[in-house]
Amino acid sequence: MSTGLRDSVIRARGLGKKYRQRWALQDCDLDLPAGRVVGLVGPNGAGKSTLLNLAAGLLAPSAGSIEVCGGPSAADVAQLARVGFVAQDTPAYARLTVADHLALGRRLNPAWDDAAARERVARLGLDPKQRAGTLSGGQRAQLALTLALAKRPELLILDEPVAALDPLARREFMQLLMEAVAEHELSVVLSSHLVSDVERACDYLVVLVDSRVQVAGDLDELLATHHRLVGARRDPDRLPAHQQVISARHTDRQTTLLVRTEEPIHDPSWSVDGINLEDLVLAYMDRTAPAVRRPRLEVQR
Ligand SMILES: Nc1ncnc2c1ncn2[C@@H]1O[C@H](COP(=O)(O)OP(=O)(O)OP(=O)(O)O)[C@@H](O)[C@H]1O
Repeated sequence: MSTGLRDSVIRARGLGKKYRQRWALQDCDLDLPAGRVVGLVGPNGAGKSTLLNLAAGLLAPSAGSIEVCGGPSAADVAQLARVGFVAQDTPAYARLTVADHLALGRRLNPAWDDAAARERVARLGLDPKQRAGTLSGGQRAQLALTLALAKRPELLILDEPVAALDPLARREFMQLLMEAVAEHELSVVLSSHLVSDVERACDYLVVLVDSRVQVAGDLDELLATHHRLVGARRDPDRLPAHQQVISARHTDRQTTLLVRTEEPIHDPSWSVDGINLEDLVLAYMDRTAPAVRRPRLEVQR
């Protein structure tokens, strides 16, 4: 079945993962739409890798369930073939050459697109005879993406794929990804600390903080329904019921709120502004942050 016919590429219900006594992910309900590029954003330790590893079938849930491309993750070989996964540190077999990795991919994957893989390796300027262990971090990330794409997956999961890359390598990686998305019917979920990557590549956002999904939705819709209100100091509890306060800051005289609402804001005592992606993500991180903890989200341009 093509991704175009599916509503959700990832469907989680009450999903949770516990390591010893500590929940790394809890009460996660998600319906990630097919055919989109989903950005999963959150601070260190939020549970992003845990969620992506559950989706890739590398971890088993401690609670709830997760379905990927219409079936339980990693249920069988066919299901594994539907998902391409690039793990956080883009692991490769150090002693195998680039060409060996392609040969392995060919042998293991029924829908392997060898011509595309070889063409990409040539375009990236990778030497097929070079051992993966001697590639730079950026080259290894590109090789991992090439291998994942050559599987012709329905869903590509990328766990902080560009975290270790310099800005140029990061741009090249994201470009290759966006070309692949434009070329093939492909759903992508990528995690990142970098708002700029999400801004450039993603059209759907999930913010995960302290093991819980804080907000998930179409990026444009989220930006259109969140507003910054600035006005004379007042109690946020007195706002109309349809205005959900996401974050609030007060000085002696002034109150600044970030609110979510589908409805127009008529109160003339507020000055109302739109927000950008960075404001949105920081507001949801701020909501859960103890006063002493600063959000650790990188904003690189
Ligand atoms: N194998 C493990 N054993 C015990 N605790 C773990 C294990 N893996 C992850 N954790 C814990 O689970 C929580 C979530 O970790 P996870 O790696 O999913 O976060 P993350 O959002 O991907 O973080 P980062 O951005 O730093 O990669 C953290 O508190 C982490 O210490």
